[in-house]
Amino acid sequence: MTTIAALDALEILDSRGRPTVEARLTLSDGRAVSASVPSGASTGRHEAVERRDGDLSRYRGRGTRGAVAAIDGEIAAALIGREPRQREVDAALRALDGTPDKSRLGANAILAVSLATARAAALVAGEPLWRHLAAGAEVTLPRPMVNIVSGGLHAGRQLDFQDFLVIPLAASSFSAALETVVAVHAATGELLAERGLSTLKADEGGYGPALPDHRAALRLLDDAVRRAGLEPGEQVAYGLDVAATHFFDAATGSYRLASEQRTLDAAELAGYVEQLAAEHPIVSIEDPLAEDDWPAWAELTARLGGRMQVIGDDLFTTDLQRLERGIAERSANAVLVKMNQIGTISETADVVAHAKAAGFTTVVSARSGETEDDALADLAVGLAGGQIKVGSVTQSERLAKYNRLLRIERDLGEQARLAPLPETLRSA
Ligand SMILES: C=C(OP(=O)(O)O)C(=O)O
Ligand SMILES: [Mg+2]
Repeated sequence: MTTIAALDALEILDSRGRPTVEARLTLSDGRAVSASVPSGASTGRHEAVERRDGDLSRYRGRGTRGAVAAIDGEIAAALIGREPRQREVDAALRALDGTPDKSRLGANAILAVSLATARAAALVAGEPLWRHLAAGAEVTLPRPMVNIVSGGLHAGRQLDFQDFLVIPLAASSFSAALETVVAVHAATGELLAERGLSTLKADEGGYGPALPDHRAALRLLDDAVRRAGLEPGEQVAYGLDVAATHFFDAATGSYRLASEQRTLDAAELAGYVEQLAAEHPIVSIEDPLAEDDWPAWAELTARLGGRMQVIGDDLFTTDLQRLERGIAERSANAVLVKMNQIGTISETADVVAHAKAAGFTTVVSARSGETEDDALADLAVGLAGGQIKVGSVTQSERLAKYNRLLRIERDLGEQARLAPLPETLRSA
C-alpha cells in the first residue's frame, strides 16, 4: 500500500508576479509530485476564498505564508498515512477546513493539495493524469477558445468587455485548431503594428490596444481572420467574455460601459450583445450579466440561448448548488469550470458531470494569474470537458497547457479525438 508520507508547501510566483502556493506530496515509496494553483483577477463573490496574508509589508498583503503553513502543519498532520484517494482526501480537506467557502485553511492551500493528490494517485496507478481522471470513460481533446483582444480588469479597462476570443470551427484535431488560433493571433499583431496601435499584451497574453469601442475590437478580429486567409463564421467564430459583474453598478442595477460612455439596463445589454452577434459571428457569450442578476440571466438565455452558448462564470463559480439553480431556472446553457473557484478536484469533476447530464456544455478554464502547472490540460481531456479557455498563445504559463495538450494528442495517436462542435456553437 502506497501512502502519503509527507506534505510540504512553497510560496512561488504566478504570471502576474504575485505569490501563490505550490504543494509537494511525497509518497511512502519515495516518489514525489508537486502542484501549484492559479489566481483570478475578475473573481466572483461566490468563489471559494484564497488565504492571503494581511501583512502589508510582504507582497503588499498578498502573501500566501498562511496557506503554506496550513499545508505544512494541519493538512499534513491530517493526511499523512492515508492513501492518495481523491474523494477521501478531498472530503478530509473539506471537513478539516470546516467552512462553506474554504476560507479557514484557504482554497489555495486546499486545491494545491487536492491537485497533488490527483498526481500522486495517477503515479501510483501508473497512468498519465488525464487517463486517471477519466477513470475508464471516453476522453476527448478540448476545442480551444482563445483570447485575442483583452479588456476589463485584464487590460486596464481599455474596453469594458474582458475577452474577445476566437473559436476554431472547422479544425478536426486539437493541433489544427491551435494552428488556426495562432495564425489569427499573429495576424492581429501585424494589423495592430501596421495601424500604429500598441501590440503590448494583457494578463492572459491577448492584445490590449486602445480601441474606441467594442465594435472596433470585433472588426479587428474580422480583419485578422481574413489576413490569416480564413473567413469569419466559416473556419472560426468568436466568443465574448463580457465579465459584466465587473462593470455592474449594484446601487442602480445598471451596467456602465465606460468605454462607450453609456449606461444600460440588463435587457439593453442583452440587446447590445444580440446586435453585435448579428454583425459578427459571435457564438459564445460568457457572463453577459452580473453574478447575481438571476432573472435577467433567464431572460437573456430564453432570448439568445437557442443560437449561442451562454456561459456562467461568476454566475456559477464552479459551485454545484449554483449550477443546479441555473439548470432549474435555465439561466445559461454552459458553465465555465475553474478548479480554484471551488477548491477540490472531486467537486470540479462533479460540476462537469452534472452540467453534462443537464445538457450544458462545459469550458474548462485557467485563471488570469497562472503558473507553469499543466494539470488543467489533463483535466480537460480526462473529464472530456469539450472546450478549454487558457488565454493567448505567447506566454509560457498558457503554453504549458497548450503544449501539454499537444503531447497528450500525440500520445493518444489514432485514438485522439477533438471534442465535437456543440449545437450551440453552430450558429455562425
Ligand atoms: C479567466 C478569467 O478571469 P479571472 O481569472 O481574472 O477571473 C475569466 O473571467 O474567465
Ligand atoms: Mg470569465
